[in-house]
Amino acid sequence: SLQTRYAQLVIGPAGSGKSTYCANLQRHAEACRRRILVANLDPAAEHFDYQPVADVRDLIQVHDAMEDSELAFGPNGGLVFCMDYLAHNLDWLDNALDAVAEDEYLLLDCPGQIELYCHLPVMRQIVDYLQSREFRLCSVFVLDSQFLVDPCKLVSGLFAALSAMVNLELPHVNLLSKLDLLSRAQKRQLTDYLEPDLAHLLAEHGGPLSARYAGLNAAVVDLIDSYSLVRFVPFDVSDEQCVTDALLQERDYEAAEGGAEHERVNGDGDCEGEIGAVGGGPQFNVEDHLDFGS
Ligand SMILES: Nc1nc2c(ncn2[C@@H]2O[C@H](COP(=O)(O)OP(=O)(O)OP(=O)(O)O)[C@@H](O)[C@H]2O)c(=O)[nH]1
Ligand SMILES: [Mg+2]
Repeated sequence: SLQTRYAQLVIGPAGSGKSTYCANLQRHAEACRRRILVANLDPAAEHFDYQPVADVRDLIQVHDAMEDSELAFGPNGGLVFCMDYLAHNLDWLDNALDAVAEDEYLLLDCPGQIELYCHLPVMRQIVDYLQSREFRLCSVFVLDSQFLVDPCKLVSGLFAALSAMVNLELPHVNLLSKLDLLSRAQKRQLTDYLEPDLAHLLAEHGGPLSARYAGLNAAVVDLIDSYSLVRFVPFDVSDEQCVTDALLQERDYEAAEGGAEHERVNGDGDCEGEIGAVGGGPQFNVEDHLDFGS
C-alpha cells in the first residue's frame, strides 16, 4: 500500500510571496540538514529560487496556450487552461512526485490567480488526487502584511482566504509575508493585528461608507469569526525564530488532521523538537471548522 507523505498547498494572491516562502523554507530545512521538497505548480512561473522536485512547466506552459493559434488565450485564460490540463493529466503529477519518499515534506508552489481557489474545480481536483495518493495536506494562504494595515484590504484578503478554505476543505493557515517591509510603527501595531478585533477596526478606520454599512460589517465580522479565520502567523525570513514558529503552527494544524502518526515525521536531524514536535497538541480542530454539512 501507499505510504503517508506530507504536503502544503502554498496559495494566496498574486505577488504575495508564495514562491519566496517556498524557497526560504527549503533553505531553512537545508540549514537544519533536513529536506523540504518543492514542486512548482505555476505554469506561468518565470523565476523562483528553489530547486524544484517537479515543475508543471515540463507538462505545459502558459505560452503554449497563448501561442497556439486555435486556443489563442490571454495570460489568465491561458493559466486556467493549463491548470485544467494538469487536472486531466494527474498521472504526470504522480510520476513527478515519485521522488517524495514516505514521511517527506513537500511544498506545492501554486499560481496566484484567485479564481483557481474561489470557484474553479481545478485545485480541488488536485487536492483530492493528492489525498488519494496518501498525501496529508494543509493549505498555507500567504497574505502580504500590507493588507493588515488597512481594514478594508484586510476584509477582502480574509474573504479570499475564506473562499479558498471553503473550496479546498483543508486545514488552513494564514501566513503573513513581507514583515520586513513594515515600518517600525506598523510593526509595533502588529501584535494587535495578529488576532484583530475586526468590528473595532472597521468602526474606527472603515472610511466614509462604514457607518452606512455598519450592519453589513457586523455580519462580515460574525462570518469571519465563526470560521476562526482571523488569525495570522507572521513570517519574517530574516528572523529564524519566526520561521520556526510558522513551521510549528503548520505542523500543528496538519497534526490535527494526521493524529499521532505525525510524530514520526521529525527524523533525526538537528532540528528535532523544532519541526514537527508540537507541545500541547493542536488547538485547532479541523473537523469543527470544515464540517459544511452534507
Ligand atoms: N521584502 C520582502 N519581499 C518579499 C518577501 N516575500 C516576497 N517578496 C517579494 O515580493 C515579490 C513577489 O514574490 P513572489 O514570491 O514571487 O510572490 P508569489 O506569490 O510567488 O507571486 P506569483 O507567483 O506571481 O503569484 C518578489 O519581488 C519578492 O522578492 C518578503 O518577505 N520580504
Ligand atoms: Mg510564485
